[in-house]
Amino acid sequence: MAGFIDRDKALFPLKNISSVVEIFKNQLESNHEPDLALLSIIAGAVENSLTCRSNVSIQVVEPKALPILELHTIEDLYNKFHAIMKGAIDVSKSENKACTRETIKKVSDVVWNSLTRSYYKDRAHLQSLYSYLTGRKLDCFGVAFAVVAGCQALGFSDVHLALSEDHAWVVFGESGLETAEVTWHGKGNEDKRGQEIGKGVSARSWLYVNNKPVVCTRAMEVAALVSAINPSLNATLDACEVACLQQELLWLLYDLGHLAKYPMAIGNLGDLEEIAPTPGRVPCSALFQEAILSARTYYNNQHVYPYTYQGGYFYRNKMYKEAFESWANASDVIRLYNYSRDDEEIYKEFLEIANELIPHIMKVISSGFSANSILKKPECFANLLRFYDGICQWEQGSATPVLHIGWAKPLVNTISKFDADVRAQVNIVCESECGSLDERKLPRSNGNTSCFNNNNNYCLSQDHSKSHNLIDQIESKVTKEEEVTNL
Ligand SMILES: CC1(C)CN=C(N2CCN(c3ncnc4sc(CC(F)F)cc34)CC2)S1
Repeated sequence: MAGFIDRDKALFPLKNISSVVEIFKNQLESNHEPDLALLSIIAGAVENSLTCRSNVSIQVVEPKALPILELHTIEDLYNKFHAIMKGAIDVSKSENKACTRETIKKVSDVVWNSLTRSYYKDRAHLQSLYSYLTGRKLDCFGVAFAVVAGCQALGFSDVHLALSEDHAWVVFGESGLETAEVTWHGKGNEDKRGQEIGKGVSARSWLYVNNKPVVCTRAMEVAALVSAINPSLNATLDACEVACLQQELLWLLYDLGHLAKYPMAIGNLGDLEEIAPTPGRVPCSALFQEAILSARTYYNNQHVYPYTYQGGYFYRNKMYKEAFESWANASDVIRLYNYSRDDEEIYKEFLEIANELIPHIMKVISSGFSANSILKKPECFANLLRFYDGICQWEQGSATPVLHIGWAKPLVNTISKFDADVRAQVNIVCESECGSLDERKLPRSNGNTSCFNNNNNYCLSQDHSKSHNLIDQIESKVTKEEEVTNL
């Protein structure tokens, strides 16, 4: 590890965004691995100086200027982190050796036991080592990151961050195949720190992404800390300098190739580009597509968020037909999993799409009678069915139910907006007949998004008993209503 070298120290005091980007660039392009503790302290210090309470007054200063960051501020915190780690763990006998589970547990304990007794864990700005060293507070991701940074400071180059879409753990050992929990997850769950990753029922839960996590290199760990930068000043305002710094750092990492296997980081860059497009860069829509391609290429299409990044973009830009396709593709991913109590985050995501976003779309488009309305398009109806069908299949075989009556009303309301002649153009073909898809609950190898076989038949899921029944029920209910109205 290069550590805090003179070339970087010479850039202090940091007065603007470019000098912060310069330090990250030096660290990423040096022939040593980038120093996670140094970069996390710097990013956290910049974020803190621009977003925390004391700065709620919006100063108008020259563009991209930052409150001055002195060298001693960063150096003192950096030395404090090294002192904490080296004071607690003796590594004299493990020079150039792979780390052990026991040592990882010790590093996790050092971080864990030095945190403030009780604090609001979901608050913003608790992700960096700056927060840990000055406020003794970290969020769930921050603890995992601190353990990896601690192991790096102790000289272990085999300990790396592993990331699912809602959890973080570490991989280590000669093979890099050993895994260990190092932080907590969710509310009121006993932490499993020190244990191997999901051997039990949790193995099939979305939380562990069917053991297809993003396993980071040192540079991807830098991408994770940059992704975790939070520009929020409060619920409605962002500190634009922090958002601008995050965006420039993500482009730096993107150009160096370190986002290629990190779909969520590409998605984060897409969100920033949608708000403030960078001249000369690809459009945000291309980034959302790249994130999807990365998830299909490297993670066997087992990640949901790339499709909800894209669906959210289409929704915000009133591209509703495209949004239905993205959400149906997201649903095709979740159908492979068994819903478990640890999957609340993705449950909330699907609930918002089904019960807020889709009903809103139905409301705003049903007022218009234009011929090219999505209500006239069978592929929109088919994608909506695929969306609902995936959620039904997600529930099947799961210990915890997903659907409840609150889901049915918006669902029926949506389906019934499509006329019978449009619905009739979508043939619901059982997979076995159309012979396209494979075994129950196993990922589609080709990441094929469309569910139509050659004669535009819509293929429902393999184990479609429930969803077929549900959709049959809806169909029959809607038809009955039509019969009544046509009387
Ligand atoms: C389409 C969305 C709702 C928009 N933002 C989404 N995010 C998903 C989570 N985000 C992330 N972005 C980069 N890396 C990571 S690693 C991780 C799990 C945590 F426990 F470590 C989460 C996450 C960023 C924001 S999904």
